[in-house]
Amino acid sequence: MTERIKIALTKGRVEKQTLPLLEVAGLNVDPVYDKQRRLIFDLPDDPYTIILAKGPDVSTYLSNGAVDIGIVGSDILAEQQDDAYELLDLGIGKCQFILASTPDFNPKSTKRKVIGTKYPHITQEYFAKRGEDVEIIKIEGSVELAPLIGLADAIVDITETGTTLRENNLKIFDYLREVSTRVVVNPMSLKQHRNEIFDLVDRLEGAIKAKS
Ligand SMILES: Nc1ncnc2c1ncn2[C@@H]1O[C@H](COP(=O)(O)OP(=O)(O)OP(=O)(O)O)[C@@H](O)[C@H]1O
Ligand SMILES: O=P(O)(O)OC[C@H]1O[C@H](OP(=O)(O)OP(=O)(O)O)[C@H](O)[C@@H]1O
Repeated sequence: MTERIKIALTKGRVEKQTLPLLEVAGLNVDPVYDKQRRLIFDLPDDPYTIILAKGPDVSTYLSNGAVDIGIVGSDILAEQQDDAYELLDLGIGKCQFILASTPDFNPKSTKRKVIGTKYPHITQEYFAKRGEDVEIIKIEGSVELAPLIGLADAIVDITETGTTLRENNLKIFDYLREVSTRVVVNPMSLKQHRNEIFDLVDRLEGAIKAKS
């Protein structure tokens, strides 16, 4: 029997947008749709096993060789400084990194700024490029709260529709970089399972074309 290829798929938003693409690629992902609280799914008609995990863990499983393929946001790959080999940009989960704050924030102020973010590395890199030393406070979610409740002068976060910023009266002061969902592979797996992995990539490329 062929060995199964393990695919770590980021659960939540990425999972919701990736499953339809996998279906168009011809994979039977019904078991994942019917998941309830299960986390591991052997696909019935193909040699792939889907594993649902949090984004930062997808990266960890991949770099430790626990899975062969990861489907994860480029925000997470950049934050973890992950050098996993990227095979494909799925063109979904699109959003942007921004610097935002209340309208009275002065980005040119020379006072040492306090920045709230889920992405300390990206934030550090951004300000370092501008020659600015800032204090970074790591926040786990609802990052928009930080400047509103006086925890930080500004935030570095991702935005898609802009609704969260707008509804909380926050303004964008700069755009850092674009984000989308990527298919990444463990280089060792690519050597061992080249055919199965490239077959999946070809099918996904076809699905992306069919959807556009
Ligand atoms: N507003 C957004 N629009 C589009 N893509 C997003 C947005 N927020 C996050 N993403 C992408 O989806 C990935 C997973 O985000 P998601 O919100 O599902 O998980 P999360 O941030 O860990 O939230 P939670 O803790 O609620 O599970 C992110 O790493 C990013 O690539
Ligand atoms: O521009 P929008 O379309 O409004 O999307 C932006 C929001 O989406 C993400 O949060 P998420 O929903 O992942 O929740 P979180 O705050 O718990 O991370 C991000 O951190 C913003 O808060």
